[in-house]
Amino acid sequence: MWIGVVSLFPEMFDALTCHGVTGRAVERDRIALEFWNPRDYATDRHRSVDDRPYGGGPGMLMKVDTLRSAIADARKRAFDATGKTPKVIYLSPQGRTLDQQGVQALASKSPLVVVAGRYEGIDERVVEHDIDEEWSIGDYVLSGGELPAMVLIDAAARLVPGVLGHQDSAIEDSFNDGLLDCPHYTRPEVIDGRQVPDILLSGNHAAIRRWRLKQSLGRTWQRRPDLLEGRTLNPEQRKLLDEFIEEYVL
Ligand SMILES: c1cc(-c2cnc[nH]2)ccn1
Repeated sequence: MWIGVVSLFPEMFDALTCHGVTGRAVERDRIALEFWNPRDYATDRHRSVDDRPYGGGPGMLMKVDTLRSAIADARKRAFDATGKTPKVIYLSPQGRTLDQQGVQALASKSPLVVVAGRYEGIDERVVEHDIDEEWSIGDYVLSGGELPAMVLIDAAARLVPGVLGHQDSAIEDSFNDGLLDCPHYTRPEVIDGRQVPDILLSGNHAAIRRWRLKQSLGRTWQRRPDLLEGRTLNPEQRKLLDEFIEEYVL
């Protein structure tokens, strides 16, 4: 998967390229991350990358010419590197809220160019002309689009074949189907009098699988019933959730 990033702070993305699953994926060329910094296109003495908003008011916007030049170069490189026209994504609170389905859609659209804004954002005409899709990671305002960009890239990278080991991808698959995760336990067996559920010590893997699925369904029902709306449960899932609800209300 090829991802171009337009950001004033490319060094922030070391968090992805130098660590963990994504760091290994970059090392193993499963994902390619390339960066374009609008500041590199600044021609004035102060290397300006921000500009005042028409209509006045507090704050600045990203300077149009340096931003558009960076996006244009990232687009060109995306095509040269992959032979495909990239989908250009802008991270902002005004975008569609990212969820796993959205991640799956974006992960299938390589190459991507991800634009991380700073200041109060970017000129609306740049959004209209240069951006294909606007995405949000939630209803809060951050200092910039870099952290949201890293969330998107991390989530998308995990879906690229070969990025997760077989075991991890099995874990992802089992819980990646839109349910909340079940509780997890590790040593010691007792913490402050709280014991590990006996089923997990039983060695009965079929029963353990059913218990985990039941907990996952039950937690989803309790904490995020919206995730179950419109969802058809298979007979096993229906039975396990009914059992959970019966035990819960007793
Ligand atoms: C995506 C972007 C942002 C954001 C970008 N710049 C300030 N906040 C917040 C949430 N999701």
